[in-house]
Amino acid sequence: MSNATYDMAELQKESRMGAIGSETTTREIRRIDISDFENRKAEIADQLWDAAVDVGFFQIANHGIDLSEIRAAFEMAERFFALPDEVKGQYPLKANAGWESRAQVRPSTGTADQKESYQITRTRMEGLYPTEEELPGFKKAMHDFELKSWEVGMKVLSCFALKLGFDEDFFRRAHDMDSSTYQSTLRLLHYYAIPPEMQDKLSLWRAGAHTDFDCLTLLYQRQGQGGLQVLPGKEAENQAWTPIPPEEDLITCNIGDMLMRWSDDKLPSNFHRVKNPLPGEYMGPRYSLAFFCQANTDALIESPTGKYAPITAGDYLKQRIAANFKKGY
Ligand SMILES: O=C(O)CCC(=O)C(=O)O
Ligand SMILES: [Fe+2]
Repeated sequence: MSNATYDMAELQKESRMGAIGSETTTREIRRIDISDFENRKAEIADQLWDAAVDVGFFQIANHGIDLSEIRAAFEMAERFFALPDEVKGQYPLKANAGWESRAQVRPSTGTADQKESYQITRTRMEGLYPTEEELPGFKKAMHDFELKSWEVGMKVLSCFALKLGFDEDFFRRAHDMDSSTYQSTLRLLHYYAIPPEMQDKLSLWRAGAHTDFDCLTLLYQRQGQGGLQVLPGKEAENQAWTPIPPEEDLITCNIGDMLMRWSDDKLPSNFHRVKNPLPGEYMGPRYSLAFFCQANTDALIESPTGKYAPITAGDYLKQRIAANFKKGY
């Protein structure tokens, strides 16, 4: 457990979340079909809302991104991570953009996540893309994939806007991609294969327990590469974690802290983590892709009833990043 003390309520909660707990399958992660979105919006909004308030995590089907595009994005991510560390090290993480390896120390565990990640925040990528010689087609492929993810994210958020009584485009404006204040992030993740001598080290986490800082996360998982678990608020006391099965044609979505504030806690941002495989389970590498819908730096997060003091999304994110990364990020 980390010894640091944190000011924000979210961080105080997080610093108490390092226990192993248990796994339960009594809860279902709901799957919601969002096909024919424009015509079925009201019905879809109801289904998303019910799943979100209950578990905070849900999976969407028929989201409009072809499986072949998702697989191509994963292949590109794997090629990036296969570059030598000296190449990736030329593009170090700063302000949610660039590469890091074993640098994220979660307030919940006090240990570094057993992973490397590369973050694309469009407005902050100066000098941070590998060259075309190092990885041909990378930048374009990732930008295209980010744009598609953004579109899906904005659809889901438009449903939450309707349910919260905001206008339908409220979150679309708050995540305006054409603004210099845009700060949504596509994160490529590679959790390292577990070497034999480490296979019984339960104290290490691929990703320690945390809540996400954003409004909404879209997560792509690969078939057979499980390990993600969520702790719905109602189970927090007994630490019974629910696994979230990887299905490559579904997008796993979860509510983040920004939206929890923006909804006066109606939409819960729940703790989740990626566990190390247990003896007997697949010990190979795990890849995932996460798109974080983070409101633009100048968007003001105002809690409708004044439960939380207003804060810009820029200041909010800075504080959360500072608690997770060593100085300099
Ligand atoms: O890789 C995963 O399955 C989850 C990643 C995650 O929770 C995060 O990066 O915030
Ligand atoms: Fe997360």
